[in-house]
Amino acid sequence: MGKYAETYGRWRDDPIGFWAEAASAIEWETPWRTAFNPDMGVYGRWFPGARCNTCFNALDRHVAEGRGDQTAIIYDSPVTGVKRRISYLELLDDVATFAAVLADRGVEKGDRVILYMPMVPEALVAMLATARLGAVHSVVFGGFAAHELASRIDDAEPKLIVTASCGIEPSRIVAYLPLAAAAIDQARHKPDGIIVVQREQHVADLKPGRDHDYAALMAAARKADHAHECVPIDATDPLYILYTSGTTGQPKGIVRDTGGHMVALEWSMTNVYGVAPGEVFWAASDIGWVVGHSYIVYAPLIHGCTTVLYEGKPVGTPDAGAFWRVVEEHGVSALFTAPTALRAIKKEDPDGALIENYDLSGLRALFLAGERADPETVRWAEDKFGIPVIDHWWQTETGWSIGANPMGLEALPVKRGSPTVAMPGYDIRILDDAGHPVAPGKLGNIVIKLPLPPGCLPTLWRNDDRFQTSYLVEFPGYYQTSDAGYIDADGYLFIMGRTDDIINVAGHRLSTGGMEEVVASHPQVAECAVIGVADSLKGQLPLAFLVLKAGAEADPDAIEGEIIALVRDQIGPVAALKTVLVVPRLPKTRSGKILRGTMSKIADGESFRPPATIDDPAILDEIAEILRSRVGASPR
Ligand SMILES: CCC(=O)SCCNC(=O)CCNC(=O)[C@H](O)C(C)(C)COP(=O)(O)OP(=O)(O)OC[C@H]1O[C@@H](n2cnc3c(N)ncnc32)[C@H](O)[C@@H]1OP(=O)(O)O
Repeated sequence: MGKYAETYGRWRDDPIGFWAEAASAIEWETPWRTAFNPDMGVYGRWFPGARCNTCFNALDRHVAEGRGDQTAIIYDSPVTGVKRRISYLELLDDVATFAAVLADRGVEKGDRVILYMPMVPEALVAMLATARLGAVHSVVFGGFAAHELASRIDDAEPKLIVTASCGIEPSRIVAYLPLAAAAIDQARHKPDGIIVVQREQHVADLKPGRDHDYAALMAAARKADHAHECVPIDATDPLYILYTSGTTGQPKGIVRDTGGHMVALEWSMTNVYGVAPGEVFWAASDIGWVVGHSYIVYAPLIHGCTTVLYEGKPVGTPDAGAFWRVVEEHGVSALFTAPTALRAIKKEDPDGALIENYDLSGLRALFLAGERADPETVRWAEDKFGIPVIDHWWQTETGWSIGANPMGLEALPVKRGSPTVAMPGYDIRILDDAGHPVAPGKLGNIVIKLPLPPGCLPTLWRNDDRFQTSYLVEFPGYYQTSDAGYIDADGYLFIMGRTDDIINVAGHRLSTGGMEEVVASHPQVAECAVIGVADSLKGQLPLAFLVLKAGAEADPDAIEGEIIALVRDQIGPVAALKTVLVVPRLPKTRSGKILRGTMSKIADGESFRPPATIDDPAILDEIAEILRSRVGASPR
């Protein structure tokens, strides 16, 4: 029996014992009463009774055990030309000092702190300092606009916001403070203040009374020899809230607990990624996404690795060899990125000429997640690097892999297009819409039998009801992933798409429902539909159809431009809505349901059969003709 089958079998035979054993890799202040209590929380809670601190496990214990001089963070920023190595000891000093700064401003255990930050070391310092106090951080991706930030402020009700004067995109400087200030203006909840990391590329004007300079606060705390120790909290207490797109414009606040999260991430570093403490691990993502939380910050540090914080892009900073330069220069052992990044590199450097310029002999494996890894991209990478290219599947909700090829346990044969097999902790089933299991190879709803393993969300922030209705109600006894797929006869998983209206644009999970709410707010729009269409670079792109109000006099071209600007202004550049089409009417069923799925198929050039309940099939021809003439899509 292989190591994977033996390990998965061991978990199946004794799930609680399995995770209790894994938990011995974490340092606990007080041990748990029982590793899992099925009667706590919505579906049970991991490690109740235990007390611990994530920052302690990520920093203090490593310094105590002699890792103080090891580099914790390599900050590599091609957009500013800065490279910096920060040791575990230096990071601990910064974090303990900033924790004191936060505590001085009233942040205590359980309080929320929102971070709206670019990819700078201070962002990690702020995350870890918040965790040190037993407070709860909520990082908001910098590509979101003020309105999105405002909705998160109202839900999380933070005591403070930490931001920077600017983020740096290759084509422009993004001033963050005005966005944070606008968000506070829009929000009902008013945080006590904003701490601002000033960057020389754009120095922000600070508003007295509201804004505080990060460097000045740190210097004052240092001068007063002010540092804060770790505050032990319950393993079941929240470490962070991370908002993710739901089916409406109101994002879902995914809660991450403290103890189970550490256990799962630590297990994954050894068994999924096969990296050892002291090695360099690089997740080329953003701290605003769950990949950034789990694999830029917490997992590598808890495991005693060196993590790379890269402030740049796969192409254009300066070229498509940027990733390989970082791998060589910093001795990266394992790289984790999104398929869209590889597609961008492949587009610029299809023959891999730039790859030849670098010594990548230290790189053992390339991990892909964030969207489906298309077999063509996987094949290209395998060919160019000659190392395992490992697709793995997980979600913001789970925080770590549901399905993977566990490189640390055993490298299973790769089937391109499959993220391989279920990880211990996940009993994955494929069910039809009525909840019945389907045969191997047959497409269905991917669900996970409850309870979820350590690390997965216990609930949504202050919203058990929405957690139930979003994930647990449709298939009783199971967590509904809202992904569709199948398991083949060898037990390999295949993830084929979403079952809801979430689309995946460049590895960013976006709600078409949320975009429709913004489009519909335009005064000239009578109704609208936003769909995802296939894109060879970004995976999917949003496309909006709109019907103008009767008598609307404005020029349709002008309205299309206004809608693009409105979505960018309300949701942010990350929404990437670039195509808006005014149509005379939308195709619907007789009961009035807009046929978004059918429109997506037309736009993607896929064959389709109009539903029997369609009200007027001629509208599909109109849509097809508009798509053909405006974006070149041709239905089959
Ligand atoms: C497994 C669990 C998960 O799925 S967690 C999610 C995993 N996903 C990822 O890690 C994301 C992977 N994608 C990426 O890293 C980027 O899309 C890559 C591939 C690097 C391309 O970046 P880029 O060229 O900026 O394109 P994009 O589509 O991401 O950006 C669209 C517009 O948004 C902007 N943007 C992006 N980031 C920021 C930011 N931090 N602050 C401000 N603006 C940002 C971009 O500049 C771009 O704007 P524009 O439309 O070109 O003007």
